[in-house]
Amino acid sequence: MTVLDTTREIFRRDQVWPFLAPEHSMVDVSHNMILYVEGLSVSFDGFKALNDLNLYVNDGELRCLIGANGAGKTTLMDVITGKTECDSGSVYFGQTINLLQRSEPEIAQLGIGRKFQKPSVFEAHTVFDNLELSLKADKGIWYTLRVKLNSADIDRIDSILDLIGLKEQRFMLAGALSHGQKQWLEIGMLLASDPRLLLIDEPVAGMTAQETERTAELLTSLAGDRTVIVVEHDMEFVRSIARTVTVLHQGSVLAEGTMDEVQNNRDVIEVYLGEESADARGEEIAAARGERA
Ligand SMILES: Nc1ncnc2c1ncn2[C@@H]1O[C@H](COP(=O)(O)OP(=O)(O)OP(=O)(O)O)[C@@H](O)[C@H]1O
Repeated sequence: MTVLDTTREIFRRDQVWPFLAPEHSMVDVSHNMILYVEGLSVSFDGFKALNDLNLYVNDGELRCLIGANGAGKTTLMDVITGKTECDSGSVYFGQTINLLQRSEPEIAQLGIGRKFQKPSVFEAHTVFDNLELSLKADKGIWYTLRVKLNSADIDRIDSILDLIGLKEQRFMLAGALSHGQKQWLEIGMLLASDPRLLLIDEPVAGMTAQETERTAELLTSLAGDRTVIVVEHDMEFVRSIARTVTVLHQGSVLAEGTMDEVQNNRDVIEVYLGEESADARGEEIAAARGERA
């Protein structure tokens, strides 16, 4: 290679120098696995919210996490994102990154984005501005304060608007969007930082049937390039998007497989029917008490 070729190679427009590459582009997924959770236990005042939990998620997968209230879904998300410390176990992002040694901001920086159930967009700003703020925030404080968007940034925002279906609403105030549109905007804001792994909590709660359908399409389209873990109670929605479903119960994995497999799983049936009949018994007791009162 001549000196000229070498110089050209170094200054190629699409060249990303290793020392400038974002850390999340370095996640080692050589075994096709992006998340390893092993033997994870978390307790609150002696109560085990997670109990020796094991979970493995493939790179590019769309995984649904289901389970009754209190099964441990949120606690698991909290440990993965560095919000809650565990008692024991290990959580690895790819082959090499030990998430338990990282702080919450570091984990976000590594490319793990989280969306909570309630949308939190900047209502007094336009849809475009919300995405611009997220894009700049990802690039750091100096970028936020000084830099105007370059054409690559504007293209990126346009492609996100396209993906989340809000192209026509780009100059609309976020506060004027419907509930579903706010949820999509927030997903778009997460996408601005180009995450490798997205954790999404109850995305369709409160959505219309049409919005739910659109959300299913959106999440399905996000998987592949990224890995998406969705926590959801709406079983119809889960059925419409999930290839693999993990069922949590009392802080452990009760079953895993396709929706049909978990619905026909004996342990799942026992637990759910058990809970349903306990609920029914509770209602009967309450009704009996009401009659006597
Ligand atoms: N900070 C905390 N202090 C004490 N107990 C907690 C705390 N966080 C969670 N728990 C308990 O841990 C258990 C698991 O809670 P978690 O929120 O992870 O369940 P979940 O599956 O997300 O439930 P839901 O579907 O209702 O959100 C529950 O019994 C909950 O009361």
